Amino acid sequence: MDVRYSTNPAEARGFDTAQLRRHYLVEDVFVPGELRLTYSHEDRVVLGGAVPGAEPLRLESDDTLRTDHFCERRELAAFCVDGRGAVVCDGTAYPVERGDLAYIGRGTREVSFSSADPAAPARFYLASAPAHQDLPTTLVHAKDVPPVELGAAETSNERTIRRYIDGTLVESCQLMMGWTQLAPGSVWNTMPAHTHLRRTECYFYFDLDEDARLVHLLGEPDQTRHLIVRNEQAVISPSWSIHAGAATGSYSFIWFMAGENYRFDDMDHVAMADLR
Ligand SMILES: O=C[C@H](O)[C@@H](O)CC(=O)C(=O)O
Ligand SMILES: [Zn+2]
Repeated sequence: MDVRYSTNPAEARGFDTAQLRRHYLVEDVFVPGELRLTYSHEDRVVLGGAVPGAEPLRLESDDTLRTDHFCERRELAAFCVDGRGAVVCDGTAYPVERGDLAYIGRGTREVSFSSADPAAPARFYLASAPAHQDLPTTLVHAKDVPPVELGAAETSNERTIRRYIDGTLVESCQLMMGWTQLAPGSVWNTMPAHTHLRRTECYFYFDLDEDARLVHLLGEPDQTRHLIVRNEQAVISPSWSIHAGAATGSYSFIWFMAGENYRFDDMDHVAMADLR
């Protein structure tokens, strides 16, 4: 597991481009035939990707967790970004295709991921946080998640947000997770920006053209920095950081949060006049 320590906002002010990327950007989320994870000390969230080929990929614990199995003390969500496959939890297979999410409760002993067609592998984005109770594993299909329309074409931020995990369709301990899709021609997400000192949030950007780039804004509201992000990369936002972006083409992203409270709407909005 790639381990990222927590950072202090005072320290982050002095980071150069390479340091910003090393602390906050996850560049290789999807590697064919591999399951890759990044462990952040920010609220101890784990994110990553699984791209199974002909053989299923097993989720293992390691010395970073030092538990007997990955979900011994944590909950996990697997979002199928592309392809078709299955999430297998303690012998039960949950078939998934693009837009489906499997919530895997604490206490699940064996988790593996497989592709229906190794020539067109499934791509699973993974998100996890420590959990205080066992909860049932649940499959959520995109069509069952109510869309919420945000923004407008005039402000280049027209987008649809689907909250897969927020206590409505799925009960979870800490994890809140969803999919935001930008409308054609819209490029801005999450602007006006916000922070939420109660929770860490991670964004995973996808559906971006290979040549397109996204400028992700992070940092304290009056000390913003940026990361140049390409398709299928993730950004870790400490609680004190804004998280917003604009791209040179259309895209979508998966967001997930974990931390002190379980209130999606708990955001400290930043006035445009206060951004620096
Ligand atoms: O705290 C909530 C998160 O930042 C996201 O839900 C924001 C988002 O998807 C968007 O504005 O498009
Ligand atoms: Zn947020």
